[in-house]
This record gives sequence, C-alpha cells and structure tokens, in this order.
Amino acid sequence: MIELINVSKSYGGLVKAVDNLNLTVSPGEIIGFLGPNGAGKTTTLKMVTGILKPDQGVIRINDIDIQKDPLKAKMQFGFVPDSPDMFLRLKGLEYLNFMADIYQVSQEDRKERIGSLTERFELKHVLLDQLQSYSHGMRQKIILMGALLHNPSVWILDEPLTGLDPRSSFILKEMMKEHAQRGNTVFFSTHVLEVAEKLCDRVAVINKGKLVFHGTLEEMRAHFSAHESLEHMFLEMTEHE
Ligand SMILES: Nc1ncnc2c1ncn2[C@@H]1O[C@H](COP(=O)(O)OP(=O)(O)OP(=O)(O)O)[C@@H](O)[C@H]1O
Repeated sequence: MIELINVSKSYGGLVKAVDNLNLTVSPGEIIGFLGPNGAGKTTTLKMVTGILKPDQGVIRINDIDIQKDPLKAKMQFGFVPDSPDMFLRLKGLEYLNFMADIYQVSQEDRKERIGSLTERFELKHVLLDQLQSYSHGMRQKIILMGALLHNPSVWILDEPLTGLDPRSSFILKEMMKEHAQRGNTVFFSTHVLEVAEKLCDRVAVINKGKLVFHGTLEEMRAHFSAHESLEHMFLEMTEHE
C-alpha cells in the first residue's frame, strides 16, 4: 500500500511542482498516474521513493514512513525510473548481482529470480555484455529486473512502457496484472492513455501539481459524457485547471 497525505513540493520555493496531494494505492490495485508534461508525476514518484524530500506531508509505504524509516520503507518497493541510462559500464549480470547485494537477496533466491526474469524478458544472451551496448528497451528491461529481484510487494514505475517493443510491453503488462492479482500494489505513471484504460483499476490525474481526478474509469465516464473517449476526458480535465 502507498499513502500520500497532504504532500507538497516546490523547487526553489517558487512554483509548487506538487500541491497538497492526497492519494492511496491499495493492495491488489494498479493505479495509473496520468498528467501532461510538467504536471508533477516524476516529482511525486521521487518523493514516494525517498529520492526527494517533500516540503510538507507524509508518505507511507506498507505503513512505513519513508522519512522516518527510509531503509525499511525502501525494502518494500521496487522502483523503475524514467531513464534507464545508468551503471552503463557494468555487465548485465554484474548489475543484477549489485542490486541483489543491495537488497540482501540470498544466492539461492537471486539465481532463481535472475533465471526466470531473464527468460521472461529474453535477455539471457546479453547478460555478459556491458549495459552500454544494450538498446534503450534492453536497458529498461534490465533495470526493471534489478528492481524486482528482492520480490517487493509494491512496484513503482515511471513511464515503464516507453521504449519497449510490443512483445516486451505485453509481458510487462501481464506481470503488472499478475502482481496486483496476488494482492500487491502497482503505481505507475504513463502518457499512454490506452495503457491506463486497459490496465488500471483506477487512475489518478495530476495537473499543475494538483490532483484533478482519482477514481475508476467508469466514474470518470460518469463525470463526463458516457460516450467521450479517455483522450477527450483527459484533455478537458487538464485544460481548465
Ligand atoms: N530539478 C528541478 N528543478 C526545478 N524545477 C523542476 C525540477 N524538476 C522538475 N521541475 C519542475 O516541476 C514541475 C513538475 O515536473 P515533473 O518532472 O514532476 O513533471 P512530470 O509530470 O513528470 O512531467 P513529464 O511528463 O514531462 O515527465 C515542472 O514545472 C518542472 O519544470
């Protein structure tokens, strides 16, 4: 479970990138976090993951306060940032072992998980190559694998499908659904409205740092006209704020 309570953040004390955000992502739920460019999605995800400190508010992951007990809170989730261009001089397997070390995954568990994840994402043949030789999509997949090695109950993914080919995108979407069906929590940002429509139990829409909608797609349709496309509803919501 992820809870954000009255969370705000401004850069340089000027414009509020996130303005008094309240949001709960419950166990068993996939929530898509939508918003136009600069709306505050990445800032929110960085606060949830403890990379940025909120100016005010409380964030809890599985009831653990990310400010008060950051290490324990960080063990609860796997985070995939929007850019996968990191640790480029490491080989795929070195990177995965590095992540497994950080999260104290036993040799037995990491062997089993690296085996099953590399098979699922079809990366076995490049595990001994440096990440700098990987394509964007391959880098994304290895970062995702690293984030999942400690088997976290909460997945936090910033634009996880960007750059993935249709097959990898399908595999990840299936994994997200399976994870939520097992009673876990998935919180991801996306620009792709169709993905939100197909995958999410509920969506949260942010615009200029403020939450402008939170609910099911049915509720969103009821709020607008039943026949309007998600794209149209989204544009309406983010235009008038
Ligand atoms: N490091 C920073 N310094 C100053 N302003 C920042 C910084 N990072 C983000 N901002 C500003 O904060 C606001 C929210 O940005 P954020 O990156 O959270 O939006 P986003 O919804 O993730 O956008 P996108 O969809 O384009 O990635 C924007 O106005 C942005 O210009």
